[in-house]
Amino acid sequence: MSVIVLAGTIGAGKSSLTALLANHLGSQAFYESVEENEVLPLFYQDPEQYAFLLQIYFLNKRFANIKKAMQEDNNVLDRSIYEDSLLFHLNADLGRANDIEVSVYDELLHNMMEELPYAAYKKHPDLLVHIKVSFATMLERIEKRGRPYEQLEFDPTLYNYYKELNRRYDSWFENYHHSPKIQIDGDQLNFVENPQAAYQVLAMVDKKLAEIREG
Ligand SMILES: Nc1ncnc2c1ncn2[C@@H]1O[C@H](COP(=O)(O)OP(=O)(O)OP(=O)(O)O)[C@@H](O)[C@H]1O
Ligand SMILES: Nc1nc(=O)c2ncn([C@H]3C[C@H](O)[C@@H](CO)O3)c2[nH]1
Repeated sequence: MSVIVLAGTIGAGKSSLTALLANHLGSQAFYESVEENEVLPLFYQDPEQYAFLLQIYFLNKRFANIKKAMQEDNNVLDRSIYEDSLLFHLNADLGRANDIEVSVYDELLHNMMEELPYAAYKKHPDLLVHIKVSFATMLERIEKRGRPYEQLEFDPTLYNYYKELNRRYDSWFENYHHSPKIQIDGDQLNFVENPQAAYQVLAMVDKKLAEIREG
């Protein structure tokens, strides 16, 4: 039973590649809760007030998605549970969560990770696919997608938030060792509009999955 997770900063292309990959593998895509997420706009309006609540919201939804995704082979998850912690710790470092909230979150996450139902013998995904994008591309994509509360006009301090998040993703990916991993160059490969680039990305994932299956 294999589960594939997508990773990457805001606007990297995770949802787009999740759809492409699930379609290619004939499996189901599991997306992050965004449209129906009532906490997300509140967080962008007032991060100090809502960082902790948003984190609990995402953790709960992520766990529910993982449980569902595990029921069939090759399902694809849009963002890993590990990145939630990366985002929360960035927010905590910016003073948007206090020490008690951080330790409650870290302990809850640890506790939930122990219960992850990937399989009786396996607590991690089979493959993590990281889409790396430059800061300039990240800003372009966020603008292109156009969620109002994510725009720099909505809050100019988002510029530094996005810059630091993108920077932290590099070392996060280097230090990620829970499963096999590959990196896709999201600046160069326009897998959304260019079928050749999409073919290239899917071939990379197929090759890695074949390697994993051969052991
Ligand atoms: N490789 C790519 N080339 C060109 N455009 C892309 C690429 N990947 C994504 N996009 C575009 O960038 C925007 C953001 O993509 P997407 O919603 O898939 O990102 P995401 O990583 O899921 O973001 P978030 O974490 O914020 O939900 C969309 O408008 C999408 O069409
Ligand atoms: N603070 C915070 N913690 C998370 O765990 C988290 N996961 C996603 N997001 C935000 C990023 C995009 O705006 C939007 C879609 O990815 O939701 C998060 N924000």
